[in-house]
Amino acid sequence: MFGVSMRTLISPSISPLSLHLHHLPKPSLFSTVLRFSSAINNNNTKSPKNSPRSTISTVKSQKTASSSSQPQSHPLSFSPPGEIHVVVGPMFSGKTTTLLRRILAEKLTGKKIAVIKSNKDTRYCTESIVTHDGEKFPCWSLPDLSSFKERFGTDEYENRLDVIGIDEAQFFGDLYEFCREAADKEGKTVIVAGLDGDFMRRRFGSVLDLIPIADSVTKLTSRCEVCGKKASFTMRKTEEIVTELIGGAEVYMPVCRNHYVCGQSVLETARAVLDSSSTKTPDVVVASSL
Ligand SMILES: Nc1ncnc2c1ncn2[C@@H]1O[C@H](COP(=O)(O)OP(=O)(O)O)[C@@H](O)[C@H]1O
Ligand SMILES: Cc1cn([C@H]2C[C@H](O)[C@@H](COP(=O)(O)O)O2)c(=O)[nH]c1=O
Ligand SMILES: [Zn+2]
Repeated sequence: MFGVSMRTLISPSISPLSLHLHHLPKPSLFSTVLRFSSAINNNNTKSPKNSPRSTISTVKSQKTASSSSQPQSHPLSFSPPGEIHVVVGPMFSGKTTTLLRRILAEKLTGKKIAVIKSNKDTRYCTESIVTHDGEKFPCWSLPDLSSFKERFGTDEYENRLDVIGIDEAQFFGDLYEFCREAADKEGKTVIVAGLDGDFMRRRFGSVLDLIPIADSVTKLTSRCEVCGKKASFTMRKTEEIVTELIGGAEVYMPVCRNHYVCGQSVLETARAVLDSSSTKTPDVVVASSL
C-alpha cells in the first residue's frame, strides 16, 4: 500500500529537478516580446545625438528610412525611458528652489531644458518662476500642459528637449496625462514641484496621482511660523474657503502639526463667527486676515 502511494506521488521518471522545472511558469508572450525587442535594440547602430527620442518620432523615422535605405528601427523597439521626479511640501518649504537647482544641474550637463508654471499664479512675474527668496528663472506660463508641445514647437520638443520642469503643479488639470506621456513615451525627464495638500490638508489637484508613476518623491518641510519646528502643512490665515486662492505670506503660513491642529480650531471658530455675523450684520465683516 505504502509502495503504491510512493510510486503514485513521485514517479521514478520525474526527478525532483524536472518536477521543479515542470512547475516553473512558462515565459509569457510579453517577456518573450520584450527580450526579442531589446535584442533588436542592442543590435541597432547607436542613434545620432539628435535622433528622435519619442515613439512617434521613431515611427516617423521609419517612414523616412524605408524610402531612403537608412538603418531601420524595429516597430517593437522602445524609445529611451524618461523619468518623473516629484517634489512636494507646504508653502515656503523650498519646492521652487529645489526645482530650480535640479533644472540648472541638468542644464550644466548639456541637457536641453524647459520650465512651465501655471498661469494662475500671477504673484511675482508671469514669465519666470520666482522663489520666495527672489531667485528667478524664465518659464512658460500656461493654462494647461497639453498646449505646451505645440507652443514649444513639436519638432523641437520631440527631438531636442530633454528635461521639463513643472512648478505650481497642483493647478494643472492634465498633469497626470502629460507627465505619463512625456516620461513613458517621449523619453523626457519631468521634474514636478507642487503642493501635495491644500490649506485643509486635502489632496491638491492631481499631484498625488503622480506617485505611482514617479521615480522619486521628495516631501520638503518649512519652519513653523509659531514655534520654529519642522512645518509640514500650510495654514490659511484668512476666512476664504475656496480651494484655489493665490497668495503668499499675507495669506498663508507654514505650520507644524501641533500648530496646524490648534490653529485650525481657532480659525474654524473665527470663520463660523464671521459667517454668522455676516448674515446678521454685514458691516461687521471688516478684517479678511485673522
Ligand atoms: N513666511 C515664510 N516662512 C518660511 N519661509 C519663507 C517665508 N517667506 C519667505 N521664505 C523663504 O522661502 C524660501 C523657500 O522658497 P520657495 O522655494 O519659493 O518655496 P516654495 O516653492 O516651497 O513655496 C525659504 O528658504 C525661505 O527663505
Ligand atoms: C495652501 C494653498 C495654496 N494655494 C496657492 C497659494 C500660492 O499661490 C500657491 C502655492 O505657492 P508655493 O509656490 O507653494 O508657495 O498655491 C491655494 O490656492 N490653495 C491652498 O489651499
Ligand atoms: Zn509649531
